[in-house]
Amino acid sequence: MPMAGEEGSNLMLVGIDIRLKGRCLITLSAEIAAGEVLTVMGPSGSGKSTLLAYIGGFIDPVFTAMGEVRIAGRNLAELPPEDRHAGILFQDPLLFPHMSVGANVAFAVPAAISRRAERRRIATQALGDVGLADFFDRDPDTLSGGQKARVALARVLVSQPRLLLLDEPFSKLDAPLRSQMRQLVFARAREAALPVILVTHDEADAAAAGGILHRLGDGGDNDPAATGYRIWQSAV
Ligand SMILES: Nc1ncnc2c1ncn2[C@@H]1O[C@H](COP(=O)(O)OP(=O)(O)OP(=O)(O)O)[C@@H](O)[C@H]1O
Repeated sequence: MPMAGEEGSNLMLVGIDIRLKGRCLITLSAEIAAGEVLTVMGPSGSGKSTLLAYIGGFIDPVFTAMGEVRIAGRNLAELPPEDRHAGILFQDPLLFPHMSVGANVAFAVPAAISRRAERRRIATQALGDVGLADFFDRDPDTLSGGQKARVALARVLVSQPRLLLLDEPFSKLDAPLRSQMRQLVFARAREAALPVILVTHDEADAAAAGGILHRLGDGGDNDPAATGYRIWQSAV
């Protein structure tokens, strides 16, 4: 969902260069249109999560990183994490166990919307949008893995992100749920005109995402062939 009064915008990654102890892990430049997905694949340890951490603003200082992350004319890399409005979904839905499902979602509504009834209305609507219309008062512990993943998606959408970062969010779901959840996430991201970066090990995730595929090399050798990006030829 774009910020109030603001259209979703393309995400530009310009000259991203991330190093660990001087060794290049990632170089990347790409433009991701609003509603489009950049899928990043690569072996374990190739720096996929680190790339998301750099964009989200929580990269470990052990890395040196540079490059611009531009959206709506702003360089996000210059902003503190709380001002970047990056929505993130991890492998684990990470719901607060002591709050109801609805409270977990309402918690993420921006503080500028202060009326309790309005926060509740937004959370209820978002739960409906992910197929959990009657789940507001449920305890998260009583939900299935797939339902928890939907709550996490509703929560990230109400936070009014400018972009969506997905760190293997489908990997704990079994095949049918995985396919449903992919479709739901990509459909909501398109509706909200959000550029998306998806980190995955799964070729089927990349195929479902369409858009751009970026493969990281296996040792971070900064091999141009391994770090170039191309349009993913998807039948979807
Ligand atoms: N705090 C740290 N100190 C030193 N090295 C680190 C630190 N955090 C990550 N690394 C190293 O940086 C590299 C990139 O890690 P990252 O988690 O981004 O990889 P990844 O591609 O997401 O891996 P996976 O697919 O296993 O999740 C790895 O070689 C990892 O060992």
